[in-house]
Amino acid sequence: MLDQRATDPRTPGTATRGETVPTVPPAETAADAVDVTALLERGRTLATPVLKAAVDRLAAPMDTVAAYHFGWIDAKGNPADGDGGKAVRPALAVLSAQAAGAAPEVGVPGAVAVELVHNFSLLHDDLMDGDEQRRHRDTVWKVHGPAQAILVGDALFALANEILLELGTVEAGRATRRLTTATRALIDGQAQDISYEHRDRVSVEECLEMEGNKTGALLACACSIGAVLGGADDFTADTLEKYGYHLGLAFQAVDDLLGIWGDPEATGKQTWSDLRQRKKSLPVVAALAAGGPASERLGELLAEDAKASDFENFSEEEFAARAALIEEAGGREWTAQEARRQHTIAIEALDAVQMPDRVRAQFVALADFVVVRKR
Ligand SMILES: CC(C)=CCC/C(C)=C/CC/C(C)=C/COP(=O)(O)OP(=O)(O)O
Repeated sequence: MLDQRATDPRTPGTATRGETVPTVPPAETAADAVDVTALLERGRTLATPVLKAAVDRLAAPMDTVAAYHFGWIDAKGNPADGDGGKAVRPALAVLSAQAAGAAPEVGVPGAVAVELVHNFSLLHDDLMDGDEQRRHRDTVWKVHGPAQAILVGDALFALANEILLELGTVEAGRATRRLTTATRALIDGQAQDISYEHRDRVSVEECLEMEGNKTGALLACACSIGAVLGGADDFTADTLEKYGYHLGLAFQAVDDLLGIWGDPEATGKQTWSDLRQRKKSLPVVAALAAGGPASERLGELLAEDAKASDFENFSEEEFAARAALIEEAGGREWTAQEARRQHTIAIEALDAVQMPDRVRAQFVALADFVVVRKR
């Protein structure tokens, strides 16, 4: 059995078979009074008008394609109130501006810029992975074709930089620098993720580095650029960036659990989405590293799968059998523990920054949400 507990301080897990995501440690639920739904809604409400104005700048048909992706219209072009995502990154950006002593509105350009980069990456990711469902509807490449998915993704990336640079301030320059660095990390992470699909073995350390790049970097950036726009010095921005990075690792660990055991009704994606992609996500690499009969059988099966010409036609039962082996080898429980461990590191990072108790409680509440979420 893979035993990282000898080298890290995480507490033994309490997740039981059948539990999708980890429970939050009681010591970290001091934010009970915070309404996370309202916090996420605030980020979305502040960011959406600016996001819509940015999308309106795109030439046709990219403006329409982007509006479909964000859920503002349906595939036929009729107005819609679709799932535009959880808006975790905008919530972090406006809260980070507050942590720096500014009004939440000051963080809005950062919130929008990060959300644009996030959505650029989703458009390209769905195309690369051949995913047909996101946010409970057909993906952009499926509805509008691969060329539009590539172009609109590229355009959103350009818009993100435009939105910040148009502010014309020193802070905006610092924020843009942080955004481009995070975007490069995101791209590195995606390259690592894709290359790992073709490898038999990936270490847990490699997987964590990849997930830190593809997910940690952008959540970290949401925090740091919100803080920078709010007037924070580099120490404060870097500290909030550390919170966001570990929050991102917790977020991705939960995403990996949902990618195998998530309920498609809640996630809005296909069943077994990560297994269908041969993803070396945390539950898989932890299970392969664990040793023992289930781990060895899983290794053999995945090696056979890598050569199978009919993999795309595998039945639900075949994916379920792989998921069961991952769980039996301990990969599910290990990943749930890792999410809790990263959640704790994120919250501890907040101690280095002076901020109003209420703002700190909101950061804690967002971290709690990240590890218990079902979508
Ligand atoms: C360059 C490139 C193609 C990079 C791709 C990187 C990539 C797809 C990383 C995954 C990040 C992630 C957890 C997305 C879901 O976020 P979420 O659950 O917050 O999504 P939501 O906005 O739909 O809620």
